[in-house]
Amino acid sequence: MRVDVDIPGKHYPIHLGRNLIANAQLYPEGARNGRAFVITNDTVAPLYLNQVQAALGDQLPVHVMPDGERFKSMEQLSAVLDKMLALKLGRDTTIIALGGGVVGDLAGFAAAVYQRGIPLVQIPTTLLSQVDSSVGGKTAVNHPLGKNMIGAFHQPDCVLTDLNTLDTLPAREFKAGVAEVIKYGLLGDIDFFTWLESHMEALLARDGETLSHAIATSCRHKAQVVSADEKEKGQRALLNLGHTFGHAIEAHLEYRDWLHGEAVATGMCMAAELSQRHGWISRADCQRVDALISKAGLPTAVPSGLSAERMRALMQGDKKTAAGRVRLVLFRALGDALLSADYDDALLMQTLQHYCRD
Ligand SMILES: NC(=O)c1ccc[n+]([C@@H]2O[C@H](COP(=O)([O-])OP(=O)(O)OC[C@H]3O[C@@H](n4cnc5c(N)ncnc54)[C@H](O)[C@@H]3O)[C@@H](O)[C@H]2O)c1
Ligand SMILES: O=C(O)C(=O)C[C@@H](O)[C@H](O)[C@H](O)COP(=O)(O)O
Ligand SMILES: [Zn+2]
Repeated sequence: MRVDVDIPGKHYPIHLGRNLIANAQLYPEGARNGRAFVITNDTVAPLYLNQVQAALGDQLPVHVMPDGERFKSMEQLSAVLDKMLALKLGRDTTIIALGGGVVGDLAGFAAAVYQRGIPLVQIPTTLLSQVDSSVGGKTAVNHPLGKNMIGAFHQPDCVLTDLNTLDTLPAREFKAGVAEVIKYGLLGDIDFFTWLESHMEALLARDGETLSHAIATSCRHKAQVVSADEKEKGQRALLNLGHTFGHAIEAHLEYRDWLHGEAVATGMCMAAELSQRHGWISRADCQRVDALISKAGLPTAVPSGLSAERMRALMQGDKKTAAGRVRLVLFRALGDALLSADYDDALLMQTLQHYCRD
């Protein structure tokens, strides 16, 4: 299966299927001719690097990062760039990002800045990276003061989404990806949300047909949104549903302990709660959001030790802030999200206090 991303000046395929990584024909010509540099991590390398080598040769230069969100950092980016320069890699080198969203975001940023920009292939190996981070060209590293604060838009030349990689993905990481799948239903496709309500057990059991449908539907949504608004001037901001709250949780935890998808899951519950407090959606709608997120085995409450005031301060640094005011993705209805600066500050504070009880 193939989904196309059609951005003005840049068209690329997302190949979806099995046994794709070792298929040399799917890589750009330069990479096939030995001009490639693989960035991966110490969990994924032992599992899948040999398949990239089967396609592109075992002499490929490789950088293996330590595993973890806290390594999506300027220090690790620097280490990657140092190595590329020491190897005297030219501008015709293709970076191959082999891993989850952490590897993909950092490798993508390296591709964006190395000699002002070089080609990139994304090989996403987590559910989250397959449905979200490998598509659309947002690349970044984190900063102690905020998530993804240093980055660039840099589109890949192709995405190889090999469903076989999910066979080794631990359950917790799989569920974190489900959060971003639920997001697509909530922000713009109530039928998909309803489908998820009745297929969540099958999805968590990784039933082949259910999984393919969830991934393909998510990729089509993401491809449609980024094709229409690559640089987040408008509708792309809706992909940030739950993220202003979620990123504050991640920054508070110093990018440890919680996975991105877990923070987004709680963030989506908070967005629903705030929308309900404005009277835009019903209490029953809120319960539906909480119920599906709980059914996916994802958190619906913030971690302990985060006060409402601290959370509000962390949210203030969000990239959607305009003229000093944080804009939030909220609900007109389930399946119909909007970006709004027109919320009541008192209701936001009440929502934060409701969630941050200590
Ligand atoms: N650029 C974007 O548009 C975008 C979108 C969503 C999320 N993100 C970013 O993505 C990151 C989260 O990505 P993630 O959830 O993939 O986390 P991750 O990259 O940390 O991967 C989760 C864990 O799974 C391991 N892993 C990866 N593939 C595996 C496999 N096939 N088998 C076994 N283990 C495997 C990883 O080593 C890691 O321990 C965050 O930094 C988030 O900000 C970016
Ligand atoms: O692709 C997008 O646009 C998204 O917002 C997808 C999000 O899931 C992702 O976590 C993204 O990195 C968040 O973007 P940011 O601009 O808020 O850092
Ligand atoms: Zn996200």
